[in-house]
Amino acid sequence: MDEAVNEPAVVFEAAAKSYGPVRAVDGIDLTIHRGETVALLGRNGAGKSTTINLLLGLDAPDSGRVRLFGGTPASAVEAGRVGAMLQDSRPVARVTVRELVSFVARTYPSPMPVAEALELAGLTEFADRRADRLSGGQAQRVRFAVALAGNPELIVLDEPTAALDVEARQVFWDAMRAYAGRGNTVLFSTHYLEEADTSADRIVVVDSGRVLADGTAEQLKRRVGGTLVSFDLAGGPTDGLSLLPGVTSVEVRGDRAHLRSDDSDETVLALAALHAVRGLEVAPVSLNDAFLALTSGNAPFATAPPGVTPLDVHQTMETAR
Ligand SMILES: Nc1ncnc2c1ncn2[C@@H]1O[C@H](COP(=O)(O)OP(=O)(O)OP(=O)(O)O)[C@@H](O)[C@H]1O
Repeated sequence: MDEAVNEPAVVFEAAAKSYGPVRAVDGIDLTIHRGETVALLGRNGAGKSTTINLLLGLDAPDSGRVRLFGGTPASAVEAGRVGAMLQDSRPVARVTVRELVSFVARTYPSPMPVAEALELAGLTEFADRRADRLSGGQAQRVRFAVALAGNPELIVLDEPTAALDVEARQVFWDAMRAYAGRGNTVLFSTHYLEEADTSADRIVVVDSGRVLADGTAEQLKRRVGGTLVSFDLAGGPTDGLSLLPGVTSVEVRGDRAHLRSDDSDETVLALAALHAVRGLEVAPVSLNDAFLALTSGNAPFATAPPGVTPLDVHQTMETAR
């Protein structure tokens, strides 16, 4: 053993990376323990891919440092302890799925048996198909099998489901969870809150190259604060809403008021006393609300494929207003 067994899978210590004037990663401190599944969540240009490139040793930090399993990224990658699925990988022409995964497996010191990698990635039935003649979802699972080939303890996925439909995404996440369920560590980047919420133990929100928040989905929601209370103004006044008990913020959209409250019972009682209860709705803060509150005021997100909870342009603009 060249390092203590309990070394975390990933440690960033004040890591920074600039491209010219752009501080793509602006001093990130982050520890990921073995066995965790962590989502790196952020809008376009937040610094997710640069963070992943630093983690994999594809780029070196200008300052600070990155350690994997107590050593350098390069040594962890060479030893096959890290598998990666990056955004720009293309299928290889004229080889079968099994041939491709076998070829990659042979480049590692102690690879995963090929049949096992195919099984984990849900590809057993496609093993003899040509790797360049598959659907988008199947091709993505081939990339996953390739990432598994070295029998890694940590897998890093940069927006793994960006081009997939709802069903293909579910199949993909099932495969990923099977891998994580063996006690492995997963870090994936995404724009999609739904994926972060359902597939990660922990969410790290990045914006402008910094960690804005780090915790479970529940912790992020709590941090932003309590409950959303909304009702129809029906022409009523908006003055004074921010002074009602429990209310921490007020937003008026059209004829509807949206109050964030840390004591919804008191807020609702006060609204009732004002007869302002038309169309009253009380709902817990969603991860979407939490995300928008954490990152508001910056550039909007791209829209997402159908079936995904996107960090939608309109919602972002509305919240920033
Ligand atoms: N090779 C590069 N040269 C110049 N600028 C770069 C380079 N790579 C990234 N950047 C800039 O660094 C910032 C962070 O980019 P990065 O790709 O890390 O963000 P991201 O969160 O992965 O975005 P996306 O969700 O769009 O993939 C952006 O402003 C980007 O334009």
